[in-house]
Amino acid sequence: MSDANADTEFTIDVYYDDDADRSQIDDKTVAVLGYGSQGHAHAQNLADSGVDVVVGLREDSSSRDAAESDGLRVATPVEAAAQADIVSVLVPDTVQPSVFEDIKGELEPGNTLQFAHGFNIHYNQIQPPEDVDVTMIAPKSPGHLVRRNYENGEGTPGLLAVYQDATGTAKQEALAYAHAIGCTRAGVVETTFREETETDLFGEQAVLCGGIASLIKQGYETLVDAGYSKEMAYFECLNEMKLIVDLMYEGGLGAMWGSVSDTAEFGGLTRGDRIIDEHARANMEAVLEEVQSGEFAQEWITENQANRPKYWQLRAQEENHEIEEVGARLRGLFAWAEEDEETEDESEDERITLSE
Ligand SMILES: NC(=O)C1=CN([C@@H]2O[C@H](COP(=O)(O)OP(=O)(O)OC[C@H]3O[C@@H](n4cnc5c(N)ncnc54)[C@H](OP(=O)(O)O)[C@@H]3O)[C@@H](O)[C@H]2O)C=CC1
Ligand SMILES: CC[C@](O)(C(C)=O)C(=O)O
Ligand SMILES: [Mg+2]
Ligand SMILES: [Mg+2]
Repeated sequence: MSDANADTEFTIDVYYDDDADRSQIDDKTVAVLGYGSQGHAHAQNLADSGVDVVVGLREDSSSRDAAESDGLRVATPVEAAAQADIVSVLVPDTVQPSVFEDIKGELEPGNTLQFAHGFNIHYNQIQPPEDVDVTMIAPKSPGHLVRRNYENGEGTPGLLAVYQDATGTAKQEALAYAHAIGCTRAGVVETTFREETETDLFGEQAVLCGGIASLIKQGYETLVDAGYSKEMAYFECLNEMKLIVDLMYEGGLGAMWGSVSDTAEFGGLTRGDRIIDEHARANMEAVLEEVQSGEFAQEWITENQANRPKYWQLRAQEENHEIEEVGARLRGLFAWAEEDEETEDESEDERITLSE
């Protein structure tokens, strides 16, 4: 274990491969409920690590063929839970409470309920029996990368939390699980169900998914409305985003500022905070408050009870945004991009003369 912030005022515990005791999981059976983004990655990584895995899916599940052709044993969620020491709940957050109601009769004292996100425990949608361990290993990544990294011999950073420790070995078993899915190769940070849930929801709403999608669309629309071509707007505001974020991923903001031109650096440093200004900050604080108070969780639960009317409407609106059509067309053309290099630039001279 390393203390990642030894010279700062707070500390976090980071666990690596050497901190995990695989005997905590090697003779156990893990039921992975769901075979979607996280489920397929956990199930295959656990199996490839030598752990006995059974995948729990509905009789008519569209994921059954995939799990079976990946060489995994498949049963219904109830049958899988009945065989398991550890039940890893990797169906969508919104269906976890009803799946839990189905399988809870199969949990024996000393078994483990394992999650990859704390939503249903934190917001009290699942009330586990007191005699089971309740833990979380949450890879901080989409599931498909959890699998790809494992296959490449690399790891995916993850979070570990213990909500209930009935056996006294909940944390050690969770670390062994993290080892078997490859997370301790990269590092596992200890947190709580509350902190994971609230930071994860805030991050995906305000920054990672919601914030960035709105930033891209507003930038695109600003350029197109000002008369620039849709293709230029797409390249500038969406396509190049990945290249810039890759630099931040590799070396923080400094690597990005160090790689872009001084002109971009000065323009960005003087203009960025005008875009994401104190109003955006106030909106972020309001979004965080909705997460902390449970208002967002209640809205999402109610939305699901009503069969997601707002969700489907917003999803259709997003799919029909012009940037999606432009992007699909341009991505299809990338392979032919070299042909365009010979094209003469016949555009008018539109340079702007600056006053002294
Ligand atoms: N997506 C991600 O990368 C991340 C997800 N998480 C967390 O991981 C958990 C799983 O999320 P995610 O992987 O996105 O889930 P998915 O939406 O990818 O899960 C789909 C799987 O769940 C099955 N499923 C759906 N409904 C039911 C049901 N009623 N009964 C049984 N099986 C069902 C589906 O099978 P079927 O064919 O039967 O519908 C399918 O196999 C969540 O807690 C999420 O917050 C955490 C970190 C990142
Ligand atoms: C960023 C979205 C995420 O939280 C994730 C992949 O970590 C999710 O819920 O899918
Ligand atoms: Mg997340
Ligand atoms: Mg999330």
